[in-house]
Amino acid sequence: MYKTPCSRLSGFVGVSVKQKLVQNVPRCNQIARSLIHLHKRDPSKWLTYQHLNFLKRQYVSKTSSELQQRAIPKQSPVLTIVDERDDSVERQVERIPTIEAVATEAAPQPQDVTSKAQPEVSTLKSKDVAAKKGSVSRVVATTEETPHIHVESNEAKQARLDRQWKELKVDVADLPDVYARLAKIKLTALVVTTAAAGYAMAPVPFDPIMFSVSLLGTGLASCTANSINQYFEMPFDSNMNRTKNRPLVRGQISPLHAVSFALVCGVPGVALLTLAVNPLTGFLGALNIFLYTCCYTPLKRLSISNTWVGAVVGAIPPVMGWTAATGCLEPGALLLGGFLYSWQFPHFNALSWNLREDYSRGGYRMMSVTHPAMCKRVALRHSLGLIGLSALAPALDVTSWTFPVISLPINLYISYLAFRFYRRGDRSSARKLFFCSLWHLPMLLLLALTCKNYSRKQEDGARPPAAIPLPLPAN
Ligand code: HEM
Ligand SMILES: CC(C)=CCC/C(C)=C/CC/C(C)=C/COP(=O)(O)OP(=O)(O)O
Repeated sequence: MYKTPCSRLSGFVGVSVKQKLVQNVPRCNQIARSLIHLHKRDPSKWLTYQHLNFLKRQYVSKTSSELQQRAIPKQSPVLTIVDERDDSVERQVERIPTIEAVATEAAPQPQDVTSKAQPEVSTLKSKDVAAKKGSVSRVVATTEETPHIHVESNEAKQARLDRQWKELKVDVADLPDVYARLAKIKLTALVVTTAAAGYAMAPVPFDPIMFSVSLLGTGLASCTANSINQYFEMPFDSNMNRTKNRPLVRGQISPLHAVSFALVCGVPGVALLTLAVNPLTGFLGALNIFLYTCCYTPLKRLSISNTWVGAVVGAIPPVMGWTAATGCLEPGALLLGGFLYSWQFPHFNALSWNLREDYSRGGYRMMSVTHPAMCKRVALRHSLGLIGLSALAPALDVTSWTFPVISLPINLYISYLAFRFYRRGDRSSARKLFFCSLWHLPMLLLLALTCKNYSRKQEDGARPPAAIPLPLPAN
């Protein structure tokens, strides 16, 4: 694979730093100076790995007022939640005994060893001996020593391997919680709520059975999408503080178990939507699973356009609710999808603002990391767009003209918070905007429902839902 000067440099720097620290501590100041000098060069000349090898971890470096992504010389391996080992270079210096220490350890000790642990290393000739009790004796290597051999005692090696290869024990009692986290249950709950709003807003008689079946199918499809998403993102989730405790990263269930859970949800979910509701809704559900797992998820590591694709994924559930009720796509369904589409930008752009370092460590391409100004601008633009979409509702005969009036306060409030986020770009304004988005959406959909236009005539061709015919009273 073609290695950029930057990658060759960082690999070299990474190895030389470790050797230098081990063999010659004073010179590491020299290395530190050269690294600082390296960093002072104009970073805009550096090639990032991004377009060469997006699997590399990216870090955010702040130069002048802009945040830019830069590849930073390879660090010691990132410790995952499974591996509590401390591989920092300092510990490696500490752990490497000198030749004498190795010879002394190997030779029989004059005093009897009382514990099973490694023998004391009190006879070491080297200076700065820091012998610690425990399974491995440690010595702080000094600079005048002869070259070292890294020797790890059997106990230490076994302990390290035990830590790395934990036996996967599925605790049945944990499964409900594991499945809920695999399905991102709170997100799925709001997704199902939007589908319910789509169903309820459709201009047809309400059928509780069809309503329930379509919501069940949508919820199962969302569980499938989220589980497969986590299966694909497991290696990267382990690099992010927000997601490093997810079931697959922590080894609470196996990848096969997670994929089986996804299939057990997805197959009946899509089948319910297709066979018990209608083929159009089933198709939209399957399409959305594909869009989320095979388009949005890979795009997260390739391009900031992933957020626009994700917004389409989040916009489809209310459309599914509408098509479940009417059997066809109408402007009203697209309007509800438009609400969700625009709502997701203040929702996510604000959230991702406070997660920039995390997303960068995970190697994700997000506006908040690479295009911070655009991140704030898009969040504001789509917050204001919600006001426009609300005014469109009565024009499309979906709600009465009361709706844009009574929804104006919450639309103005989220726009105000988006404007503060645009102006300040700080953690507080970002957090306020994200949490506002979590109540703004259900509130907006509820107001639309209270202003639903029942007086609309049924458009020709819109098939009424397959309601169960009620027996007519004998006259
Ligand atoms: C571009 C689309 C979206 C992106 C990128 C996105 C991203 C996220 C992220 C990263 C979180 C934090 C999850 C965590 O706590 O680790 C979150 C939380 C949440 N999202 Fe979204 N989201 C999107 C669309 C949606 C949609 C369409 C809905 C529902 C209609 C939704 C509902 C929620 C809810 C309820 C939470 C809070 C749940 C929790 O704290 O676990 N999001 N979102
Ligand atoms: C019917 C059906 C299939 C519905 C699916 C609806 C759904 C799952 C919407 C989620 C939208 C979205 C892009 C969430 C962020 O995922 P993320 O991967 O960025 O979140 P993460 O970083 O927390 O994993």
